[in-house]
Amino acid sequence: MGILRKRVVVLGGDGIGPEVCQEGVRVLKAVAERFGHEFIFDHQLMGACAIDATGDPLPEKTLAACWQADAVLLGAIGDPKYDNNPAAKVRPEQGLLKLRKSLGLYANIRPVTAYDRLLEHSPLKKDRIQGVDMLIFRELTGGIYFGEKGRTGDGAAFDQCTYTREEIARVAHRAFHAAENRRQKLTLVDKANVLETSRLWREVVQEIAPQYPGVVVDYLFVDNAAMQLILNPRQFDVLLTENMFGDILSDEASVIAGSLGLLPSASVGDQIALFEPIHGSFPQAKGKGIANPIATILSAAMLLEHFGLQAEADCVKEAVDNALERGVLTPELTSGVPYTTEQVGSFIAYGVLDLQDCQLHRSNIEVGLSTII
Ligand SMILES: NC(=O)C1=CN([C@@H]2O[C@H](COP(=O)(O)OP(=O)(O)OC[C@H]3O[C@@H](n4cnc5c(N)ncnc54)[C@H](O)[C@@H]3O)[C@@H](O)[C@H]2O)C=CC1
Ligand SMILES: CC(C)CC(=O)C(=O)O
Ligand SMILES: [Mg+2]
Repeated sequence: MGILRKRVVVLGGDGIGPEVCQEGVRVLKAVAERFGHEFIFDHQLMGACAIDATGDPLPEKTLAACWQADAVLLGAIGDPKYDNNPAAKVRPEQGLLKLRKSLGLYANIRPVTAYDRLLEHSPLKKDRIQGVDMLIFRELTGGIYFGEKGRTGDGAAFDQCTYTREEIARVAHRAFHAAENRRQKLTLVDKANVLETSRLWREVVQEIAPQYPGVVVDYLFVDNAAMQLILNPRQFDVLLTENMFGDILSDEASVIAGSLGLLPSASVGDQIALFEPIHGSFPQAKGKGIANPIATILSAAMLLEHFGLQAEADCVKEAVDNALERGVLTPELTSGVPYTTEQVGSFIAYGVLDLQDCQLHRSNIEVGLSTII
């Protein structure tokens, strides 16, 4: 792969979003420096910060910039002033959902890995989680999050869940394709014993399955799947599911890795792709330097893979592994003296630049912040 020039829109968002994004960008800048690429970063508003500035959680200017970009890197959105006010009509999450829908990002891919160095840290037993390596395919632009919602005259509320065959088929094809290139197993998670939409999911997946003869398909109801994920997570290779189930199960699966701050994701459609940690804006941590930036940095690695830069992505992943191995960890992952968000990001950026020798000293990391990247 030759030298690339790419435009990346950065949506820091709210809470810890801008802090973790800064580290994702730092690592991408290190990649550009090491491999000679040019990445142009265009920072735009989305979420509560956009409501504050413009009244709109997804301003037209932001959406237009995303369409102009080669990829989007997102931190997280959300603010307690909306979470704690159910009557608010304009909400940060509307911006995120509209962005996903507008950009056609129908497949959200969430890898879940058990890192050897962190096995002891997970509350789950080591012998259950060692070797876990699964991909969750979450449908991202349909289902109950996008259905008609409202209040009835008698004060009740409703949220409608709808799926079309096409919405199911396009994400299912991507999941089957991924399974073909992995351990050739696909598990569809649904609630087909109760929900009509889930029965449609099974129907469509059963129709598609013969096109992927090497892939073994099995089916789990979501309640059982929630249990199996912590009882025997190694059984999963590719897990395919609808929007809300995927949202919930992937947060649960992060306990296998050891922290929600470790899980990255790619949201892809037929035109553009967006990369974001699976976590939210963790508002309690804003400005404290305690947020784990690794989920965002690994999302940046997925962005590099999307650009076809596999060696560069591998370099980032190796630098992340090295940080974990050497105990360069944010507070939720250590009982020792933790590193800050910036220090972890800088350590990983140093790793990318192959400047490992001067890394471990906190003072060097801090010097590096101002001098190297
Ligand atoms: N994609 C997005 O932008 C998302 C936004 N949200 C929004 O985020 C706000 C907060 O929601 P919560 O339910 O509290 O979820 P959250 O994901 O922000 O935080 C839940 C818990 O996970 C841990 N955590 C999350 N990120 C971490 C990180 N980088 N490093 C270390 N630990 C981390 C913390 O213990 C935290 O209390 C809400 O406004 C919600 O709507 C929630 C999920 C996704
Ligand atoms: C606004 C929510 C749907 C965001 C979320 O929880 C997620 O995408 O994981
Ligand atoms: Mg979520």
